[in-house]
Amino acid sequence: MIYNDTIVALATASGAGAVAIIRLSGKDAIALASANFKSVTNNKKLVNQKTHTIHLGHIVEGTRVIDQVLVSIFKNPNSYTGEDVVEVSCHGSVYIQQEIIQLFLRKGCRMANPGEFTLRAFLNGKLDLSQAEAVADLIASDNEASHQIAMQQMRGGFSSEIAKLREELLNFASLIELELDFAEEDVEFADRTQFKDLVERISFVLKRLIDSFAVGNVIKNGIPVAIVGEPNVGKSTLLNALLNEERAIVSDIAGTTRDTIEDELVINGIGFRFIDTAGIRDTKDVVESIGIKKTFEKIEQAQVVVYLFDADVISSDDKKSENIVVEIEKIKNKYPLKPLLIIANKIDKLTEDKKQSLNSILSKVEGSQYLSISAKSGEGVENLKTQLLNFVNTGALKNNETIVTNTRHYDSLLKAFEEIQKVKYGLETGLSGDLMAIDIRQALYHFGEITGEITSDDLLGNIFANFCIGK
Ligand SMILES: Nc1nc2c(c(=O)[nH]1)N(C=O)[C@@H](CNc1ccc(C(=O)N[C@@H](CCC(=O)O)C(=O)O)cc1)CN2
Ligand SMILES: Nc1nc2c(ncn2[C@@H]2O[C@H](COP(=O)(O)OP(=O)(O)OP(=O)(O)O)[C@@H](O)[C@H]2O)c(=O)[nH]1
Ligand SMILES: [Mg+2]
Repeated sequence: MIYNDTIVALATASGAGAVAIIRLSGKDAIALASANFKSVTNNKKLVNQKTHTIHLGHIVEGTRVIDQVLVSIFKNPNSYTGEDVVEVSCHGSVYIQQEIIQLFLRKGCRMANPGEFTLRAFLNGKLDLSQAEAVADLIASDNEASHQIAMQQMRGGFSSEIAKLREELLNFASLIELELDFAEEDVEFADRTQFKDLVERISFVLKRLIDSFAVGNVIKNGIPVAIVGEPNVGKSTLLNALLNEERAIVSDIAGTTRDTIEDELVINGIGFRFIDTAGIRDTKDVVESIGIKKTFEKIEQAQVVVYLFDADVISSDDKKSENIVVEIEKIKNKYPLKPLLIIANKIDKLTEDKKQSLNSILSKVEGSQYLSISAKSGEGVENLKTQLLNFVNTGALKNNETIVTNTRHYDSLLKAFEEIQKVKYGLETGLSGDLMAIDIRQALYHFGEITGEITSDDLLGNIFANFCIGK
């Protein structure tokens, strides 16, 4: 054990609840709890109880009884942190929570820093770094997809994949370095064909992990979808229909939405972040033009752009119908790589012949997906949700593959990939063993950064500072 002190913190959410858990970890945890606990069933001290047992009794200070509680004991190394751990489940009043924490602070505990329990678990080898980071992701997960990714990472799927590659690579590094000791004799301990295969395999896995970040990142933060179009076409009405609440102000005055409005919605376990924007038009209004400028920024940031137009207006006016085709082409040219979904809104207003002319207009917009909806009645909105899901590449998610969501991991993977490419090139060009060994060691270093074999106090400080207190 690295630490001499015993830490204490509330492990449950702050505020009143039915029950609250106060957690102690460190070498005096059991002794401190024992000295302030009276069992209801016997006189046995907590220090004499077995690990992973629960005891009903009272937390006392001298003759004063603070609360009736359940106390759980975990003896090192068999606990979450790997240290002696005690959990006190008390009645969930904020006053009781505070009294018990204060008591243990007076008796010599120290208030835990954010993430310190998990930091200790990491330092005691209970979790590797990427698993510890997954604990934070798990707590933050609010939909099926982000939950699944965090669980997978916490179980160690990602770590073991990286650790396995690292070990194989380490093996070869040792062999190549051994050759250097026998430089005069011109021997090859490391079979170059086998090594080439390994490097290929590592490249392939790294590439897949790196690519997965695009999916992972949007899943973690919600996939941003910008709803854009001219004023009054029904963008805000659509946002409200999607969210099923009156989130944005709707009116028949063009230019109602001036600032962007964002809200999240989970569709089939995937989080989306919908962004309602100010309608695009030429305007002299200063505030409105700022809003329109922001609309274009939001399009840049969006993963999917939903372009809305008023089907009723378009199908009743030839000039306007030509115009809309031009507008859509403009957006397409400006953002050629953005997935674009074109939507004809207000179809509840269309007569049969207008529906006909709408179809002929839409057929002029090439290579785009389009849908017809009524944001007001809700017709076609479910279909729109299905289309949005199709835009997201959820293949990796369904196949239970490892998905990288953490920027730190992504950075290390990119650097490892770069080094592996150098090794690959070295093998192809017959680079000398000593130079190749340097590149391999660099790649190993970046692998080690992910799982935490290689860390610094700064890095650990940064990672765990973002945890909540008590975790
Ligand atoms: N009350 C409570 N609930 C909790 C936690 C906790 O610490 N306390 N957890 C966390 O915050 C999670 C569970 N994580 C845990 C992980 C390991 C051990 C543990 O005692 N491990 C030992 C013994 C395993 C065994 O039973 O054999 C070990 O690893 O050696 C406990 C909790 C979620 N729920
Ligand atoms: N009949 C019908 N009216 C709609 C539909 N969608 C929106 N409207 C009406 O169109 C008008 C404009 O709707 P908004 O949602 O405010 O339009 P917007 O695109 O957000 O407009 P700006 O914020 O000004 O850019 C309102 O009077 C809505 O009630 C629809 O599907 N059918
Ligand atoms: Mg609006």
